Amino acid sequence: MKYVVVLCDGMADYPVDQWGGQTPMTRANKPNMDSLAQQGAVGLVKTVPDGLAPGSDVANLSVMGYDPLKYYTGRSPLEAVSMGVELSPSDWALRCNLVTLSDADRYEDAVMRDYCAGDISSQEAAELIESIQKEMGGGIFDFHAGISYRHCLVWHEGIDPGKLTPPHDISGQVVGPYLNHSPESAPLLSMMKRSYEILKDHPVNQKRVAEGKRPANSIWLWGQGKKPQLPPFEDEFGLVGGVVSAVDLIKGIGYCAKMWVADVKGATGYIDTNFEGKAKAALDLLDDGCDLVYVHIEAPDECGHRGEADNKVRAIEMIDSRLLAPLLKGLEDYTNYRVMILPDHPTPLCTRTHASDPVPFLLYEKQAPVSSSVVQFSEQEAAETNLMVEHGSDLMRMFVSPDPLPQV
Ligand SMILES: O=C(O)[C@H](O)COP(=O)(O)O
Repeated sequence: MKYVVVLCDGMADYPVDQWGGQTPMTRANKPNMDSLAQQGAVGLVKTVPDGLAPGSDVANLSVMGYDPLKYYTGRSPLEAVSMGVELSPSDWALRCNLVTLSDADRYEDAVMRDYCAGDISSQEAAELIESIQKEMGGGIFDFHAGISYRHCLVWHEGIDPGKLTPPHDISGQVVGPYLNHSPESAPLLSMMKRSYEILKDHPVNQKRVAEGKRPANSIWLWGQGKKPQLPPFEDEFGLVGGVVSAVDLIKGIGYCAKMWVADVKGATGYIDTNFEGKAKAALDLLDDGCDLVYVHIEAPDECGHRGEADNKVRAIEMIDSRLLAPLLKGLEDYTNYRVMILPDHPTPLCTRTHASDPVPFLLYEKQAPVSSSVVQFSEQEAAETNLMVEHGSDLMRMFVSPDPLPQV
C-alpha cells in the first residue's frame, strides 16, 4: 500500500458574498478532488488545538501525526533545521521576514504595506540579509538567508521575547500597536527599527523601486522558538515517509521527523510553482522506497493572505489539474493506495490571515471506495457528513490504519 497526503495550505475559506456564498473550494473546477470525495470518507478535522495560534506550523504538525500540544516549540526552529542552521539547546530562532513598510517619520507610525515585500526573489533577499548580518550580526545575533521573504535570526543564549505579531496578520495596519516594547524584546525592536535605515536606500531596493516593485525596507521578527524534538515518523507509524514542499517550514518538519525531503526545481510557494514537478517528485519518492509522501502546496494560503480571490480559485484548480491528476495517474502503477487531501487551516480572503476553524478532509482508497453522499469536496459538504476528528493528530493514524476507511 502507498499513501499520499496532498496538503493544500490555507485552501479552506468562508462563503464569499460577491460569489453568492460560494467559497474558493466550491467555485473552483476541481474534478479530481470531487471524484475522490464521491468515493471516499469526507469529514472535518480540528488541526489547531485550543490555546494555540492558527498557523501552518501547528496545523501541519497535527496533520503529520504529531500533537502540537506535545511537540510544538515554535515556527522558526523548524524552518532553521531545513535551512541547515545549527541550533544549540540555548539558542532561540526567530522568523525574519523582509517586509515593505510605508515611509513614516517614526517607525511606530509606518503601515505594513506587504508582509512579503512584493514576493522578493531569494537572490535579492540574500543580498539584503547579507547587509543586515554585516551591520547587526556576528555577535549574539546571526541572520541566515532563506527563501524569498522568509529568513531566520538566531539569538544565541537568547530569551523568550514574548508576543511577536506575524506580519501577515496586520496587512494594511499601522505597526505601532503590534510592536513589543517589553525589556525582553527590546534588542529585537531595536534591530527592526535599525534595519529600516540599513535597507531603505540599499541598491537592491533602489533597483526594485526603479522597476516599480515594492522595496524590502525592513526586517520583521516573529515565530520564535527553540530546537524541536520529534520522534522519527517511521518509529511512530512504521512507514518510511517523504516530504515535497517549497517552504522551509514543511521541509523542516520532515527533517526533524527523519523523513526523506525532496527539493523541486521551480517550486516557489506561490501560484507560479512547479505543480507537475512536485507530483513527479512525490512519485519518485514512492518509487525510491517511501511508503508515504506528504505533498504540500503553499499557493492557496499566499493568495488568501494577499486577498487575491480569483488567484486562490486558480491555485485550487491548478492543484487539481496539474498536480493531483498526474499524481493519480502515476499511482495507478500500484495495486493499492490511499490519498488524503485537506487544507491545514483556513486562510479566509475576508481576513487575509489564518483561522482555527476545523477544515474539510477526504480519505480515499483505490481498492475500497466508500459509498458517499458527497458531491463536491467543500467545507459545507464535509460538515454535513458529521464525521469529525477532534484531535487533528489522530487523522494520520486513521489514514494509515489497516482498518477500512470510516463509512459516512
Ligand atoms: O510567512 C509565511 O511563510 C506565510 O505567510 C505564513 O503562512 P503559513 O503559516 O500558512 O505558512
